[in-house]
Amino acid sequence: MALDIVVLSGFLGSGKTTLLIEWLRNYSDGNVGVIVNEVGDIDIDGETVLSADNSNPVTKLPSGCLCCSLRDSLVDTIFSLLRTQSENQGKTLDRIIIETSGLSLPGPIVASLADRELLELGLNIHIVSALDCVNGIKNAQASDEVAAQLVAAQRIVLTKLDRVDAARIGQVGQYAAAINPMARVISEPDKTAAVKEAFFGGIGVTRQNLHEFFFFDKPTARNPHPNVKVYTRTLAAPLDWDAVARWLDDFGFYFGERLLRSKCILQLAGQADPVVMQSVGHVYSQPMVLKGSQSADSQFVFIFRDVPEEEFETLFRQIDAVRI
Ligand SMILES: Nc1nc2c(ncn2[C@@H]2O[C@H](COP(=O)(O)OP(=O)(O)OP(=O)(O)O)[C@@H](O)[C@H]2O)c(=O)[nH]1
Repeated sequence: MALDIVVLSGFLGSGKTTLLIEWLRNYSDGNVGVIVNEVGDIDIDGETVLSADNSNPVTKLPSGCLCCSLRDSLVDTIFSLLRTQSENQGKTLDRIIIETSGLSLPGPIVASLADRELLELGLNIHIVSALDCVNGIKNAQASDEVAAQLVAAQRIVLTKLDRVDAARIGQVGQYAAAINPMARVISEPDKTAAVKEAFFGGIGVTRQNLHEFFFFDKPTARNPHPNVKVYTRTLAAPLDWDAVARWLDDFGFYFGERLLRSKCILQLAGQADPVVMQSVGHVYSQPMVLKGSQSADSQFVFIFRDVPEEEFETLFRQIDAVRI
């Protein structure tokens, strides 16, 4: 049985706890573990979630940031939640939601989930980011952490829609699509419907959701962030698998933490179906064969922080060596 892990991110006060409580109240049945992390010493969020919902086990992580000091504690906490639940109630958790502190970077958190024992359980990782319609753009412009949270997300949920007008909601939605063209932007005033879409949507890629996977809606806001840039490329020639896997490793290693997110559909020599590789930060997930895809070209989307296009282009061009 696979374990779904939802990493719920978003800036301080963006509405993460509100979304989490809404989801727990409507869609959980004692089968969800919740991990709450705050940077400061006072864990208001953990207390709020506990008081709103007592049917699911909630664990409050000690003070500190999940992406910096608490990475080992996270894996221990997940195992301890899984053990406690099955010992006490005989139920198995099928989903764990991690509410990160407003300043955590998703990349290192996902990297710390790449624990051998944990991976053996079969993980589905979902990254959901809350974007507040009142202050969200300002916060993302000012903070690289917030921008990284949006870039890593598969789902960006707009919050506080009731506090702004329709034009503003449209503007924030366009901003989200521009900073992360791969995410689905959920702009839904009904919170119950919004969390259903945000927390249940899987990240598996199929022929049917290929468009969503490469969500190339034409962004209307150009250069949405001063330091974050989205680069896309298409290649016609087939690639050699061993060589392209090495190239991706080197590419990720070179850019390190400046690589925030990537998705690649690779057309390989001698293979009818393309292979999908994706990373949050520079940690790549397992390759996945995309059955029945119509696409004939390899496609690449990379989102970086502080990488000028010339530098990206120089490194990307090294892929020429792995074309057949
Ligand atoms: N009007 C309105 N207020 C909201 C909405 N979502 C959240 N809030 C309010 O915004 C404040 C912050 O919401 P939280 O859900 O605690 O935000 P958070 O992201 O968990 O906050 P931190 O844990 O501090 O990072 C609270 O007062 C919420 O009641 C919304 O959709 N509309």
